[in-house]
Amino acid sequence: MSSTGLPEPWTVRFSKSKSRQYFFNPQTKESQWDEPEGTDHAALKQYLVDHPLRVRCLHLLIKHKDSKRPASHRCDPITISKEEALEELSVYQHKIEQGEKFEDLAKSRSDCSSFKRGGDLGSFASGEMQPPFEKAAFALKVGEVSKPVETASGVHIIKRVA
Ligand SMILES: O=C(CCc1ccccc1)N[C@H](Cc1nc2ccccc2[nH]1)C(=O)O
Repeated sequence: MSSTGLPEPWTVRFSKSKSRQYFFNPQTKESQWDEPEGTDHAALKQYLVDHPLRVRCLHLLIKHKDSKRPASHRCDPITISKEEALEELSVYQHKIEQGEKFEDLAKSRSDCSSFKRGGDLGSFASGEMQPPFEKAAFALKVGEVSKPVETASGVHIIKRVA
């Protein structure tokens, strides 16, 4: 039995088209919706808590002049340096630590189009977001807020909500 609770060599994956998990056997290339015979259900449940297939996050993005798209609903073009963006992000980090609502801060300051929904990106699986963002998001527990994360888009604070 592997740490997944599944009989070797079965793995658990996420089907984006069906928006649900499925099980895949890399040896036989079989895939199925139901848990394979002999699955340790409690171990699989715990594994999925520690290794979520999808997460739902809010984020607050501050772009800078070297961002891949240095434009925003807030101001065009964006001229601040990465250092200035990180400086400003630390102000928001402090506000969040002081209990200000993440959604309100994202609505008022984020340079991502998700600002309209309080920074809500919805749910996403591995492979859908830029690697540094994905790495940070999947390392968060539900309710946790990240330290500053740098991507080609700019600098982010991420809050995992599911
Ligand atoms: O790519 C988008 C849209 C992201 C989004 C996903 C799902 C729902 C709503 C928005 N916006 C970019 C800024 C940006 N870069 C990102 C990189 C990782 C995660 C979120 C990001 N947002 C931009 O506006 O330049």
